[in-house]
Amino acid sequence: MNATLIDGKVFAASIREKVAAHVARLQAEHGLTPGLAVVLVGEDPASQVYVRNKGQQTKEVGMASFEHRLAAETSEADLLALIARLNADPSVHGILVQLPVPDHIDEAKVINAIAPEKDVDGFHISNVGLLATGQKSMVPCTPLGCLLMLRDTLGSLSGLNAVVVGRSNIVGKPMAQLLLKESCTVTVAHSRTRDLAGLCRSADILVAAVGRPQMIPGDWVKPGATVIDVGINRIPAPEKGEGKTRLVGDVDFAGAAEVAGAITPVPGGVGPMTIACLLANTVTACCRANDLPEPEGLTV
Ligand SMILES: NC(=O)C1=CN([C@@H]2O[C@H](COP(=O)(O)OP(=O)(O)OC[C@H]3O[C@@H](n4cnc5c(N)ncnc54)[C@H](OP(=O)(O)O)[C@@H]3O)[C@@H](O)[C@H]2O)C=CC1
Ligand SMILES: Nc1nc(=O)c2c([nH]1)NC[C@@H]1CN(c3ccc(C(=O)N[C@@H](CCC(=O)O)C(=O)O)cc3)C=[N+]21
Repeated sequence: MNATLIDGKVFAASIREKVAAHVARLQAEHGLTPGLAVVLVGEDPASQVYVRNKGQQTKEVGMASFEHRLAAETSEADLLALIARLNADPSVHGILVQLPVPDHIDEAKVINAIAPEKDVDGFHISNVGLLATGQKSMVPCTPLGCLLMLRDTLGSLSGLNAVVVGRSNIVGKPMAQLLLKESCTVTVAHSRTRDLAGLCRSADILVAAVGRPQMIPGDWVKPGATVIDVGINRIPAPEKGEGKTRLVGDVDFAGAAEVAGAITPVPGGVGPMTIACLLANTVTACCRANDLPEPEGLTV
């Protein structure tokens, strides 16, 4: 392996330390405890793991964690009523509804029912519009985590060619907005893109957010490029025993690490940063709600 490993676990721990310090100060000086409400509808096992990790880490940094686990058959009206209660609750500074929600619930309606200042995912149309026009907003956690790692690795991103593979509202599109804001020349690729290989080979920064295990081989990576692998894919791992699985990204890590200048692993890359940025956004939301100075270096 030639590339530098971008260690998301270590970076995320340093963010959590800063968050914890700010939380302690809010508590000591203002008697405030930032609170995060996480809503999970249904019983998707992967989602349950994330919700558990989020709840645990929220408490570890001294914030209040409110978990709402609703049955898969919960009606849209009941979910909207819960969101209205959380919007009105002054002890809740951040609200996250785990996606996807079951098919009978309109996802856009649910996201846009969250008070924008409590929308720590940054998915509300107000936050999307604010980010797109370069105004202060809540920044989506996964792209924020990716950007913090890119800045740490590269310093200035100005003028670099960035290719984002994937155009989802939760990763690809906001990632492209953040890179554009950093003055990268940004191309967003998707399932209809022609010559994806050639396009990827032009990237100084390659962000993969597709959801296809190891689809980007090493020979699509420009020598020296910085590769950010957002993908979280569970694949069979018979070498670990019958029925066992392991996590891999959207990039063939071993191949890409021979060519890239720096690369994030899966697990231990973007995932831990996403949760750390969620905590950071919650503290930021609490500060904004109380007209207090925000922690420095934890948003863009
Ligand atoms: N680490 C973390 O914190 C997080 C990780 N993830 C992971 O990131 C990955 C992407 O998530 P998400 O953005 O929600 O996924 P979506 O399924 O919403 O979007 C996937 C995107 O990839 C594109 N795509 C699909 N197949 C191809 C292909 N063959 N070639 C090029 N592009 C393709 C799709 O194109 P089209 O639009 O044309 O269909 C789409 O834009 C998943 O593995 C997910 O688990 C997600 C969120 C957070
Ligand atoms: N409203 C909403 N906001 C989200 O941010 C959101 C969501 N819904 N739905 C699902 C995706 C996925 N996601 C991850 C977060 C952390 C890890 C993570 O911590 N991963 C660890 C490994 C965890 C494990 O071992 O299973 C790692 O990559 O090292 C992964 C994935 C957030 N998402």
